[in-house]
Amino acid sequence: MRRICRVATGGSLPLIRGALKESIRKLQGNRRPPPKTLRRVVAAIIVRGQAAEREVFICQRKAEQPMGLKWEFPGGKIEPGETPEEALVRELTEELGITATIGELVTTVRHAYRNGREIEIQFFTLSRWDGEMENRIFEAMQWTPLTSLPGFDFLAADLTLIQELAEGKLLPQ
Ligand SMILES: Nc1nc2c([nH]c(=O)n2[C@H]2C[C@H](O)[C@@H](COP(=O)(O)OP(=O)(O)OP(=O)(O)O)O2)c(=O)[nH]1
Repeated sequence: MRRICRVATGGSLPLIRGALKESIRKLQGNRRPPPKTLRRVVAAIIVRGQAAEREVFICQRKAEQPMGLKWEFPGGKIEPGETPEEALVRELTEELGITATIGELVTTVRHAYRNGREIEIQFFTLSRWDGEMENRIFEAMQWTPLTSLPGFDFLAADLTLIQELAEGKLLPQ
């Protein structure tokens, strides 16, 4: 009896404790989703025309992209060290070949996609832009009346926004 105790305390107990801790760590790791950082995104609501004639510029993602063929507003992720405005100017040059002057912040939207990714999107108007819009990365792009926005299959994070825009909210008249 004495011998068994000595073996258990002196030799195998620390080993057993270590194995137990490792198993618990693994179990906890399986239960908790890995932490994902918030993605910060900027996008442009580019409008032209007045009142009932007013149109907005929208873009369709390529089929092979994540969330392919969904419609969105041009823009993208903010890179480290960039202000939102700087990021939007860069994205609009990369995507459309224009040089934009950023206007007002229209709204900020937070959304958790089903893959666990959470994004925060800041939507800005443009006060002007130089250059002709040129399709550099999209499946399609077009001007559409604000009232027609709900007829397009938009990214889930944009759905409240497009409803409000279609109802004539958010943008100054
Ligand atoms: N540009 C833009 N992105 C949007 C909108 N709504 C929305 O949920 N997003 C999401 C889609 C993307 O996950 C992210 C934009 O980043 P991105 O344009 O660099 O995305 P991406 O598909 O190239 O992503 P990745 O391959 O770099 O991971 O924000 C929107 O209206 N415009």
